[in-house]
Amino acid sequence: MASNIKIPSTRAIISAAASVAATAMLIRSVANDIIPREFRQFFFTNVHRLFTAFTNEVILVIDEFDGLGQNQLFKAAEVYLGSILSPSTKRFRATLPQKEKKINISMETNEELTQKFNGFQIKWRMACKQIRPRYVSQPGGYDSTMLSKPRYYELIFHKKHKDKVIGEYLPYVLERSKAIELEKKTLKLFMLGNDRMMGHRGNPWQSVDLDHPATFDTLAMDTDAKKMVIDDLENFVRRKELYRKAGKAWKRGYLLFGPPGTGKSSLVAAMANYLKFDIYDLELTDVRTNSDLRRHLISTANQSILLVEDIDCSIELTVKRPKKASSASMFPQQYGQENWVTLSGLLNFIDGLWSSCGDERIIVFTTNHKDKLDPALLRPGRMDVHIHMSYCTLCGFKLLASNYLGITDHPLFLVVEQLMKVTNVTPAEVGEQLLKNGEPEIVLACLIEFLEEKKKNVQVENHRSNQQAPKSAVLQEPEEEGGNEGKTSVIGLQAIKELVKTNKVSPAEVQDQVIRENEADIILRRLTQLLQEKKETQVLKIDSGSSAENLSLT
Ligand SMILES: Nc1ncnc2c1ncn2[C@@H]1O[C@H](COP(=O)(O)OP(=O)(O)OP(=O)(O)O)[C@@H](O)[C@H]1O
Repeated sequence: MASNIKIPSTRAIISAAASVAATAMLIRSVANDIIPREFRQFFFTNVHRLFTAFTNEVILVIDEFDGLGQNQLFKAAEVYLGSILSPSTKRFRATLPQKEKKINISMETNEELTQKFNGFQIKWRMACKQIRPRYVSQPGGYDSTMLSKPRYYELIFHKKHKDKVIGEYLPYVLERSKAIELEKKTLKLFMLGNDRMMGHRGNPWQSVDLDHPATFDTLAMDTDAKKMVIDDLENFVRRKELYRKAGKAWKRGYLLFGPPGTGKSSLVAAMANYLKFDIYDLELTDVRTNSDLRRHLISTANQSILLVEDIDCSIELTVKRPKKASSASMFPQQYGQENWVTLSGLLNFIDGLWSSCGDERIIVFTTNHKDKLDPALLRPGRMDVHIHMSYCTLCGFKLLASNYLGITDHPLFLVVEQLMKVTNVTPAEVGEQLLKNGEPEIVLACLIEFLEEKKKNVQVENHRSNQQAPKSAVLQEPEEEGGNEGKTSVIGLQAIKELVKTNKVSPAEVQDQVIRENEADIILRRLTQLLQEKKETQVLKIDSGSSAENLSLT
């Protein structure tokens, strides 16, 4: 049986829908024109209120702006939500701010995100306010329309959790956003710019991005010393209140000393990367006067490291400044010799009023010659922590091998260890060798060859200096080369000669000692021991008739 119900055609459906939409738009635009905006807003707000009166949800609004300034809470929410956007988020916003390297991800308007916190549910919604366009008068008669669409977040939750959201959740969002910002921070290295020479009153510091790869994990350093530095830094940054209570400026001074290539600069970079502090690299020889120094230091920011490298050379150079008279002569009265940066000027700034003009300041001096420094510079309060960067130890070598070669153990490590005990080699030198191309065996063999060569050179050097030593030389005490505790010393050949002269010893006895060992150090040690034993026996026998002139030690 045929039905008499007529099914409308597709064309009829589309044209009906189009005419409904057109009518709706017409009504909307007429309503927008006729009904005042305030009334519309009042109407919609009340309708919304009517609906929400029947629910238990409350909405906390976080506006983008607070008056003319930005609302910190909005910024924090933006950063925090950017870090927890789920894969299901359909639209999000990506920005790359000027001079930044990392892309910022944030929530897009009309998107929602639900999250659980301490057992209750919270919903975030990003929305945008429609603000009436403003006409702005531009110079030259070009008027333009300023469109403003301030954004805001809605935080939606059950009303019984209101206190928890305000007292716990929002502080948590603030804290997390701070940590995320810190992680993303691009560190800067500041140096004194050239325009300060022309007397510019602006900021004398110019910056570049600091992208130094050194961290405490890559630093070859005694494990205990490394831990001590990390603990000290952590204590420093969390003790703001203690410093305040004790009436001390919140600053800490570190003196890094040791031979070149032992990682002083790398340690400073590791400290900056660890704390996320910028570095101000102050070249003291570039600063003309104490008042210039004060000006430069005042314009450094908080949470930064002030670095003065090779402090011994800087202070020495300031004493010799008259040699640089060409630039000084341009400003004879202003930059008279008495106005150069002085040690006392520097000390004044380290613990004078400047140091209390900021928070969380770290001052680092480095030197290859600690003994050359004025004791006034070293006292606690100025340089609170002294860190000795020593030659490479086995522990340091293992860390470098792990970082450079990706191995933690190897039979050749034993040979390297033996050689490092008798050779002063810096981590920089070891790193240079480990950078070579090839299998770990080949690279380690190259390192061993390098250490052997170095050892030979040291022996030749010692031999030469012993020959130049005065005749009256006696057995040398173990030498602490460059403060490298525990390294084997070389016993002076001259001292052995002296002992030979007063003792009866035959060339055969000497030969016997020589063929027993390959290592020059050990041979010399054994000879010394033998000769000393002989001398003691002679004293006992009161036998002084022998001569050893026929023995020649070269
Ligand atoms: N302790 C170390 N751990 C890891 N690498 C190191 C270490 N010491 C030096 N190096 C390597 O050697 C290079 C030079 O080291 P660095 O400039 O830090 O030494 P330095 O003691 O500051 O030398 P200088 O006194 O000449 O300024 C670094 O880039 C790094 O690759």
